[in-house]
Amino acid sequence: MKKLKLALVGCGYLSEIVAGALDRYLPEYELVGVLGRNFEKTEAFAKKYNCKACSSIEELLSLNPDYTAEAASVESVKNYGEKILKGGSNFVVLSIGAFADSDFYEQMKGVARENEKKIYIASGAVGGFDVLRTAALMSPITASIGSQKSAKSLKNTPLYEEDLLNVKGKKEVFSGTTKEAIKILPTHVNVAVATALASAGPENTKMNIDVVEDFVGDEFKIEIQGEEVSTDINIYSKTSKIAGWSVVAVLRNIVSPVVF
Ligand SMILES: NC(=O)C1=CN([C@@H]2O[C@H](COP(=O)(O)OP(=O)(O)OC[C@H]3O[C@@H](n4cnc5c(N)ncnc54)[C@H](O)[C@@H]3O)[C@@H](O)[C@H]2O)C=CC1
Ligand SMILES: O=C([O-])CC(=O)C(=O)O
Repeated sequence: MKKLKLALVGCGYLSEIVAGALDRYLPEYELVGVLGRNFEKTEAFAKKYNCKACSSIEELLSLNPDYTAEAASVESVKNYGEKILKGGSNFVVLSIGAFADSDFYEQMKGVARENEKKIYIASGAVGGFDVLRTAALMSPITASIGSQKSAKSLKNTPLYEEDLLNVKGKKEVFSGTTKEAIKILPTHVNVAVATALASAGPENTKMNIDVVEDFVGDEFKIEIQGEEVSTDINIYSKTSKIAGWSVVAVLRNIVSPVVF
């Protein structure tokens, strides 16, 4: 059987999960190459998973991947997205925050169509996009996503203040739209933009973030209200591993006789 060629953008925590799941869960794929920001780390990753270490998107695309899975950054999606689709590869995306920019999102959809390629939005650390998309078809909906985090997880972000380490109970640290949230936290709220794209859109989907005392992991609460359908979805995850596994699930769906 001829295998599908898979390339990875990013050689960090989440890409390790995807590469590590290949033998057991994705036998239909062959990992051909990886692109990271730091070439030494990229080489170590490539050696471990027996693929080519690439130092540019052009070099990665010269391997003719059928699928390119990104677990890198919003910036990488913006910089490489169009090249990946034009280079003949489908694109599985985790840094979905890039699509909060509606001009970029429309542009990418157009390029995918012209090149007969697909962009797959991984469910990441949340889910339920099926019911959100269905409800949004049936009537106008309102949508929101709430996030509970530890103070520590916000370190090195503009929302962090030393005092948050002493919060009793919980404290709201952000309230706004998902589009505003991803500008401030490009590596923390990609899930919120994905939720918004599947429901009321990044400018109309509200987000709030609470810091919670002694909290470990992430909890998201997605709520929508339509004329006939309302949902309330809670997803707790102890670590962000779920996001890497959601890419594995997308890649499995692509080759499965049954599609969820
Ligand atoms: N949708 C979701 O649920 C989630 C999405 N994410 C996204 O996935 C990304 C990766 O997460 P982790 O693996 O935990 O991060 P990590 O920091 O462990 O790895 C990131 C990797 O991407 C590479 N990278 C970043 N920008 C790049 C660029 N422009 N070109 C080439 N390589 C680049 C880095 O060199 C590194 O190898 C996050 O930055 C975030 O945007 C993360 C968690 C959940
Ligand atoms: O907190 C999480 O695991 C979700 C996340 O990083 C993101 O959406 O970018």
